[in-house]
Amino acid sequence: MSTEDAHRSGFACFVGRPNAGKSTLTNSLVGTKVAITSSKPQTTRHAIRGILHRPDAQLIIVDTPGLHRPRTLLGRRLNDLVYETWSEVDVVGFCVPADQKIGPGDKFIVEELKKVARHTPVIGVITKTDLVGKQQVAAQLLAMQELMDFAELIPVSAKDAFQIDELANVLVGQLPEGPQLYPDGDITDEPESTLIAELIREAALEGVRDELPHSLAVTIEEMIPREGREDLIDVHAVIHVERNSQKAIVIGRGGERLRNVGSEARRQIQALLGSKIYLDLHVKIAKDWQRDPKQLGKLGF
Ligand SMILES: Nc1nc2c(ncn2[C@@H]2O[C@H](COP(=O)(O)OP(=O)(O)OP(=O)(O)O)[C@@H](O)[C@H]2O)c(=O)[nH]1
Repeated sequence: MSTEDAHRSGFACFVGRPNAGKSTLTNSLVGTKVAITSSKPQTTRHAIRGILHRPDAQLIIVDTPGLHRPRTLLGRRLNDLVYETWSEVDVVGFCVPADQKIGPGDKFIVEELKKVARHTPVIGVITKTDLVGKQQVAAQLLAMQELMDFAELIPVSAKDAFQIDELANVLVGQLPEGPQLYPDGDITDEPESTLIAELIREAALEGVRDELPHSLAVTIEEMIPREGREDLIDVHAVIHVERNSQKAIVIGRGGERLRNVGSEARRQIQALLGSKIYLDLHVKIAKDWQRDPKQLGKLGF
């Protein structure tokens, strides 16, 4: 196999100030909406945002922890974890929106990126080009060029799908040769939500296991990052019981027990995800769910 034909695989991350369009760009590259990521890759400790599968390459886009809080960026030095992520990936995409002036937040990131660029290629990505005219895109390209020496500079629009394939090519071009690291198909949040449901079930059974032998199931209804807050994930879960008396046990007097279950489960889930979560817990009666095939299916059994 010649070098050009070789399969490439590796990791990328997008950095940039809040609202630069990083999540939207990731979704657009991956082609499906990735609400939350799941499995942690073997080779890094970072959460996967999405995986771009191509016949010739696999590009794994990972999260950059802590980068979304402006206070972290502007107020203090970047924490070690962020710097580590940037150093561990194969390519970094620095996103700057076309419709906004390059500001102190961007410059702060650039100073850190210059250090990273010594060993990892940094691509300058001008996002949201659909919001401005050609001239402003050109002006932004020039302004970016003055910031630092990017491996490549590329304007894109996730909204118009403008140059998204081109960006994929540019990113893939920076990956080392290597085999497919993950199976085909979209990464779903299945394994992770199963784990989370199990943590909630454990917490709900704590201390009352004998009173609620097997009558308790937990489903995760939704798990999505809070709008505009990449550091917070909303988890909506339902605890299913069979009878009213069981519901009363789970909820406890004045709802106290359920609150404790919630805070214990939340503590564990946060440790699992490495992210802050808001846990919304509801208790529902699914009458005799253990004997009802339709209910069983709905509850994932
Ligand atoms: N017009 C236009 N809007 C976009 C585009 N990409 C993203 N946006 C919008 O810009 C806003 C921010 O996009 P996100 O993808 O959430 O930005 P982000 O960089 O992930 O933001 P943080 O999570 O806060 O760091 C959203 O309202 C998007 O809809 C684009 O290509 N064109």
